[in-house]
Amino acid sequence: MGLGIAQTAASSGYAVIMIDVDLEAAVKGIAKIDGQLSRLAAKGRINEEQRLETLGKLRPAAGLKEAGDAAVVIEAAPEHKALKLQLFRELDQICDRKAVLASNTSSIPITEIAAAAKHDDRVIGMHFMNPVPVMPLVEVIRGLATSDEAAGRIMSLAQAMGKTPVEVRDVPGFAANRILMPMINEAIYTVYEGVASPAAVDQVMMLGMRHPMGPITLADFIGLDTCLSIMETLHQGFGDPKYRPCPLLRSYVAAGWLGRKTGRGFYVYEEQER
Ligand SMILES: CC(=O)CC(=O)SCCNC(=O)CCNC(=O)[C@H](O)C(C)(C)COP(=O)(O)OP(=O)(O)OC[C@H]1O[C@@H](n2cnc3c(N)ncnc32)[C@H](O)[C@@H]1OP(=O)(O)O
Ligand SMILES: NC(=O)C1=CN([C@@H]2O[C@H](COP(=O)(O)OP(=O)(O)OC[C@H]3O[C@@H](n4cnc5c(N)ncnc54)[C@H](OP(=O)(O)O)[C@@H]3O)[C@@H](O)[C@H]2O)C=CC1
Repeated sequence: MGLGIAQTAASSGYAVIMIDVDLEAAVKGIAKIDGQLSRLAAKGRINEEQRLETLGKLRPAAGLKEAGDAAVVIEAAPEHKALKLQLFRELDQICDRKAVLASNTSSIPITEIAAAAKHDDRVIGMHFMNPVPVMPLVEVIRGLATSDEAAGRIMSLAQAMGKTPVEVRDVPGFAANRILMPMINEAIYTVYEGVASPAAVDQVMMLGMRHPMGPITLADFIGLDTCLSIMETLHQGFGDPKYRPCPLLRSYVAAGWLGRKTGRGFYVYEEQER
């Protein structure tokens, strides 16, 4: 998600610092973005000058201190609450007081993340959809303390990145994943209970409901670890058994079969598909 957000921001004219724990990972990320831009250039969607201009806006970096002068930070680390709290605690100390601190979390309530920051009024949810360069939606979520100024700046930024921001309330899973993820979880139960194979479940939803991707393929595309984290946040947050994660989903994550990003999930992927 970080790569997609960086690519979209840079191609919209913003200077982007791509921060990872590991500099090599950030450098590799820029090479992946170049691969995407080259594909767009080959299709005639952008010209060579635009490709180079976008690449020139991206700078790889390691360590949160690099975010010190940023006007906006968009956090896209893995979906683990303790990690997000630690990142926002540190970012709040490192970043300029005027900076807005946004999280791309797909399910963790923003009020809980913002509580880690002393200046909680500048923390907000900016939830992009995957693949970021293609999907028009950004869910915008205000925590209890989020200021109107921070919300206004993030709505404007989403629009400047060519997206349509939709504001939703701060509850576990927000709106998008409260609707999408139980469907994916149910699709996995359908496989678990032997009702249909992964390919058959996907065909049912693509041919029968005109979904562009079947739910099992989509789960592999999102990442099964992220799907499980979202279901756990819904389950714990609402205390409702209807959100219980499917045991098969838990097994796949325990096995390290996380989907497209690890080369194996419900399906197996070649290196070039990852
Ligand atoms: C978990 C969360 O918190 C929230 C979420 O994000 S949930 C996930 C939301 N996303 C979805 O539901 C995606 C559902 N799938 C789709 O919409 C489509 O299958 C898809 C857009 C991913 C691919 O579309 P497709 O028609 O099957 O394939 P394809 O023809 O290869 O791609 C269509 C376009 O998207 C582009 N594209 C596909 N994958 C891309 C990627 N990873 N990055 C950038 N561009 C991509 C292609 O280049 C192509 O562009 P052009 O039309 O300009 O040529
Ligand atoms: N996957 C999806 O479809 C969507 C995901 N999201 C949300 O976006 C966020 C990221 O998701 P996704 O890209 O799938 O997650 P991944 O776990 O696939 O990627 C997260 C990236 O963050 C890096 N990272 C790990 N720890 C740190 C750290 N301490 N500081 C900086 N970077 C770190 C990881 O590096 P390494 O690989 O080396 O660990 C990895 O490159 C999550 O909150 C997720 O819920 C939102 C919308 C859609």
